[in-house]
Order: sequence, then C-alpha cells, then structure tokens
Amino acid sequence: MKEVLIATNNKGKRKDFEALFHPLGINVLTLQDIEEMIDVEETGTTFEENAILKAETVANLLGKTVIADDSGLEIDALDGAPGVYSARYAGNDSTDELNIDKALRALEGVPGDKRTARFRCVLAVAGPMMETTVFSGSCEGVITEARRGTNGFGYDPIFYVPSKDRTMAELTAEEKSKISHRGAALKKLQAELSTMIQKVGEQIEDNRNE
Ligand SMILES: O=P(O)(O)OP(=O)(O)OP(=O)(O)OC[C@H]1O[C@@H](n2cnc3c(O)ncnc32)[C@H](O)[C@@H]1O
Ligand SMILES: [Mg+2]
Repeated sequence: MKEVLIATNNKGKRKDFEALFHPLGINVLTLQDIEEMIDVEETGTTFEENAILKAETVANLLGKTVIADDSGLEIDALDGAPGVYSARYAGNDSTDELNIDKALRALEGVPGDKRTARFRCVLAVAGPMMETTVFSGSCEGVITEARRGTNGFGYDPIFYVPSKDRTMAELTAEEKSKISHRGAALKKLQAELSTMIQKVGEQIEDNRNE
C-alpha cells in the first residue's frame, strides 16, 4: 500500500488526511509514527511561510518527501484573528477548548450576520530534489454562539457551514473532507501534480526498502 508522510503532530488533522487519502488507497503517516520527536517552531507570519517552514525542516531532517499543513480560522469581526495564531490563541500551552472559549467570549454580543469567518489551509510539499510547492484552500462559515457536535477538532464545534446547515463538528470526516479548506487545498495539489502523490508514496517505499 502506498503511504504519504504528513509533517504534523495534530491528531485531528491526521483524521482529516485519512479521510482524504484512504479513498485513494494511500495510507497516512504523521510525525507521531516516527521515533524521533520533531516539533518545528512556527516563526512565520503567514500560513504559507509556516507550511513551507514545517515541510522543508522535516524533509531535510528525514531526507524524504513530505506534506505539511498550516491552517487556521479567520474571524471577520476580530479583524482576521486568530489567523496564523489559531493553535496558540489562548496561550502557548493552549487547548482546543480554551481557544474556543476565548473566541466565543471575544464575539459576545456580536450579531449573527457579523459572525462570518473562514478556515484557511496551506499545504506545502517539500522533498529532496524537488522545488517546494504550495496549495491553498478555504471554507466559509459563521461562528455559532455555543458548541455543537463532537466530530473533528480545533474550532469545528463553533464553525457553522451554511450549505450543510450543521457545524463542522456535526459532519462526518467524509462529509468534512468534501467541503473543507483542507480538502480544497488537497484537490489542487492532486490536480496540478497528479503524479506527485504516487511519487511521494513510491519514494517512501524506496526509502523503506533501502
Ligand atoms: O503544526 P501542526 O503539527 O500541523 O499542528 P497544529 O495544531 O499546531 O496546526 P497549525 O499550526 O496549523 O494550527 C492550526 C490550528 O487551527 C485550527 N484549525 C485548523 N484546521 C482546522 C479544522 O479543520 N477544524 C478546526 N480547527 C482547525 C486548530 O485550532 C489548529 O490547532
Ligand atoms: Mg502548529
């Protein structure tokens, strides 16, 4: 079976990528599956910078082709916050729960039509002998006043998707993959570089057989 290595430590993202890659017959590995602990410091100020930073650092360390994901939530009433700081919105040791609490507090009293937001995702593909390439996707929604649903991760329970009349956390992983920012970015990756996924898989297989 083909495999792809995603340079992430986020278990929620892993599930999203599994929903995206399993239908293609591709197994997903993440940084949690390798022995050394790799945690890249995200010093960039844009999703693109951070995605490239994570992809190139891990690709250099392991000598393999990898895909990194940098993503986040932009809330219009908060001038685009938390944006690239989504994972650390409520502090460096933050959790999804604390981040959601902070977002809901910041939006207290803001009416429904002013609660628009979007998820953004930038995927960077990096590896030996290739130029790093990036692909981006977004997904529009509205921030609810309370949590709904238990699927997904991060801000999913407060992100209402109008076309589905449900929050992201009320969708199955398969449903989310069809409309999400991550799914949109991956679709572009597949379209523009249709052979890339296969190459990534083959390269990992070659490395394993060495
Ligand atoms: O850097 P890695 O190891 O990939 O994991 P991370 O959680 O730190 O990931 P990011 O730096 O890209 O931060 C993205 C944050 O944005 C939020 N986020 C991104 N995609 C999301 C999604 O599909 N649903 C809900 N929240 C999401 C969530 O809070 C993430 O922690
Ligand atoms: Mg991160």
